[in-house]
Amino acid sequence: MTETILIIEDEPLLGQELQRYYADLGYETLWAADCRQARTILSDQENRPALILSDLSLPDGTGLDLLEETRGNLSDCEWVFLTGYGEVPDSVRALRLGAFDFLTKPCVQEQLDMVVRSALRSAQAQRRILTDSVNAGRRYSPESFIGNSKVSRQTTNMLRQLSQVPYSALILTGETGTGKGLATRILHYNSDRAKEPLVELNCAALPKDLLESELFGHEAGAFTGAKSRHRGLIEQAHKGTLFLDEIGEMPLDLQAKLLKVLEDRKLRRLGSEQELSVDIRIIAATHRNLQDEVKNGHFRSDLYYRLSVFELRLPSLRERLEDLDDLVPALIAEFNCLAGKKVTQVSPRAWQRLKRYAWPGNVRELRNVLERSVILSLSHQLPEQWLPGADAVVESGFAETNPRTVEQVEAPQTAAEQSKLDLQFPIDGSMGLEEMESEIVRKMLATCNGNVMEVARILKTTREKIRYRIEKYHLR
Ligand SMILES: Nc1ncnc2c1ncn2[C@@H]1O[C@H](COP(=O)(O)OP(=O)(O)OP(=O)(O)O)[C@@H](O)[C@H]1O
Repeated sequence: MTETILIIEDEPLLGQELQRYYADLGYETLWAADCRQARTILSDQENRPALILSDLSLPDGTGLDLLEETRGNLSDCEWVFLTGYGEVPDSVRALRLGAFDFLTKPCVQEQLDMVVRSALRSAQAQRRILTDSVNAGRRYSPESFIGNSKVSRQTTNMLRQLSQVPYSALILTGETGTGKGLATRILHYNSDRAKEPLVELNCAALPKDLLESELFGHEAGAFTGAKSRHRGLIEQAHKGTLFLDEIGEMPLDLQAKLLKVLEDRKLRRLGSEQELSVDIRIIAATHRNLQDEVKNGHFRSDLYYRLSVFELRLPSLRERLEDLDDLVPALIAEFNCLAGKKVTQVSPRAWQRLKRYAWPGNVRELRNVLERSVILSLSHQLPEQWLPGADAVVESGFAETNPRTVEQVEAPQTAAEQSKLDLQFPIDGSMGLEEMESEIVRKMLATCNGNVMEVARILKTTREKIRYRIEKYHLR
């Protein structure tokens, strides 16, 4: 999609030159010579600019007043000020009002181009978040947490109640696949913040430095590679909700920085002197017991108490196997629709297998099993061969996972290491991808006598990635 840039500039030569320049680069461009014309253009809902490149002093007002007046309606648009009269108080006010950047004329074309590109990227990201919000808002009512067991009804009631109250933070606990992400969406899209962004970050997915700049944002030049300004996820979640998945994996020093943001409601991007006000609700999820993590020093107690205004535990599927009565038909209907299938019958034997399995991967695992079964179905009957095997079923309904099938993972042979690593993983849902990865790195380190360089070479990755995994999985 071609992005639109609005240029607000009272100097006709410069205005037209900028318009021509960005039109040649492939953007839609609009030009307003004063605030009045700019207001007319901005009131057109059909042709909303993604970027406004504005002079500060205009014949009938200032660009800053225009920004203040319109910013409520233009949350997916970035402002860059380009002024010959730039003074510190103006730039401070511009940034406080949420402008993306403030450049003083004359400014080098490459610098302007770089700022324009990053501002457009930022506007696109915000637009995506807002579009997702509108679509998702229709889907996530408290009832989308399916299940009629006592414990599920309690959970749905709790989600309904929490959606009505203005809390600042909440912790969701529960095993993988129990619906912590789903609960977050329900909480956000049924709250008074529903029209604002829901921004998600998995704290286990990024190495520390990247996590810090993703969360807090950075200024151009804040570190090697920081070419231009970047709004962090905390800033992007302003007025909305920030979902921090796997919060237990966040390094301790970032925990301290996050706590400061929560307490002061102020944020400083990396490399910036400027503090920005932020208003966010945090929903933090973890599969760990955070109280234990606090006791053993892996999680800051002050952050734990700040976040645990409410704590909601999502039950495992094996605690509520009767929910299969509702979950299975709902999921089969969903996959019928997606795959154009017509599965309408589940045989008593298939039900028995579904109900006697322990579901270590919870609803996510159930979804995967049913998706596979529906896609591969050849009749109205749910096929049985892809349902959990009898040997992974225990009478009590609790896991005692005998590997159903095993997959052989071989490390490549090298001159340094002639012996094959004999790694076998159960693929019955009892072992997650992360555990497998941790096991591979642990065994490789043992085989290579702790030589990280050698491990990285054999696994065709970088030393940093191996070091990151050593930290992440506590493999020292
Ligand atoms: N009660 C439920 N009703 C309907 N769908 C559910 C329910 N619980 C979970 N799901 C679905 O199962 C899948 C996994 O859930 P989700 O990603 O929310 O789990 P999670 O607890 O956040 O997992 P992880 O800790 O691994 O991130 C999603 O597609 C979610 O919509």
